[in-house]
Amino acid sequence: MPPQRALGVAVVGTGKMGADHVRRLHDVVSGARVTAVVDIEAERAKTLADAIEGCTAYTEPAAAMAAQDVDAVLIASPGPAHEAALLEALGRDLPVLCEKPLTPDAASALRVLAAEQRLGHRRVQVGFMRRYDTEYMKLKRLLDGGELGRALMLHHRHRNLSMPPWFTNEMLINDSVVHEMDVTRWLLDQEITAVTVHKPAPTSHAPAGMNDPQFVLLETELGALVDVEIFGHCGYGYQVQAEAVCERGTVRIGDEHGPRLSTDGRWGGRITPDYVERFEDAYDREVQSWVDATRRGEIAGPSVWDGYAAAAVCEAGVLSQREGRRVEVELIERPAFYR
Ligand SMILES: NC(=O)C1=CN([C@@H]2O[C@H](COP(=O)(O)OP(=O)(O)OC[C@H]3O[C@@H](n4cnc5c(N)ncnc54)[C@H](O)[C@@H]3O)[C@@H](O)[C@H]2O)C=CC1
Ligand SMILES: O=C1[C@@H](O)[C@H](O)[C@@H](O)[C@H](O)[C@H]1O
Repeated sequence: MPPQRALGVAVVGTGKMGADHVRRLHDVVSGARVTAVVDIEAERAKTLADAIEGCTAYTEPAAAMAAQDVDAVLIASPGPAHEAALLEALGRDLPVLCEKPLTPDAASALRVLAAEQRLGHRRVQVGFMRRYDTEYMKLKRLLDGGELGRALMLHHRHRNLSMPPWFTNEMLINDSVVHEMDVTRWLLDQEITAVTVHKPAPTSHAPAGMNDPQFVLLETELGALVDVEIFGHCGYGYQVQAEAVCERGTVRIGDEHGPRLSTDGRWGGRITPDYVERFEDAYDREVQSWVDATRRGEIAGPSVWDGYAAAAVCEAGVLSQREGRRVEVELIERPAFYR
């Protein structure tokens, strides 16, 4: 692709996240244009394509990726559909930004890892957008700076107003806690070695059969202990918080809720309803950074190795959730390709 040309992006999957990324690529991000949208629901893709000049609607990811005006692919279909789209894009040597999770289990993530290594150069960035959130970036800088000493523990809280009706117990780990699996590895620069999932008595707002909330305990290779509260139906808003407990101090993020208002005998602020609003800046930064790196012929951000490592931790988490015991994480040795 000539460097002066805008990057032609095919967005695969045009549901909640895909449609938001189409808007972002069209209205917010510079250096890119949406040349193709793909959805198995033909009407959904057509409606989006009709609103963008030079954009074509497809129902098959392969057909979009074969188009002359497609230089790169943003995958925002559901997790189980990612592997096929990733392998298709890698087969065509196209750069990819793939929404999390890379894939829902370790075996499929390993197949993607093998395909990228066969290609001989990295092509995939995984959409772990919290790495692009201002507060998480500040926390990372503080931990890396060393003035607080070693991080001993992390406490994560991950609360959703409610979950879509098709959400399952496994998805609470694979689709939600996968973010904490990734930020924990990134913040501490360590692999996670074991997972234990505890299931307190569920809220009456959870659908029958769903254990909600859950409490996930992670152990890391250098002995840090990390807890994650995942609450899918907290009923009052979307809240993501983290606290690092270090040898010489603690750092807490996620308490900022914008302006604090005092009126009518009370004070307080607003809580965002969902991730689209809470992490808007992070998604913008993530997608801009992917477009910029791709136009320079480079790759940045979370790699397929990060996606695989998170998938392996999730797999251990789902087993622990089912069997009610501590499960050790099985990871292959990190290939030199990803160091
Ligand atoms: N980074 C983040 O904070 C978030 C990431 N996500 C991720 O984004 C992805 C999409 O999630 P949502 O937009 O919430 O789902 P959604 O269900 O709203 O949209 C998925 C879309 O993909 C389409 N689709 C299904 N199979 C397909 C295939 N094989 N090829 C093309 N299109 C296909 C569906 O028809 C639907 O329009 C998932 O990987 C999810 O985990 C979702 C929410 C937040
Ligand atoms: O990725 C996301 C969703 O898929 C998931 O359902 C939510 O729990 C997360 O907070 C959000 O960031």
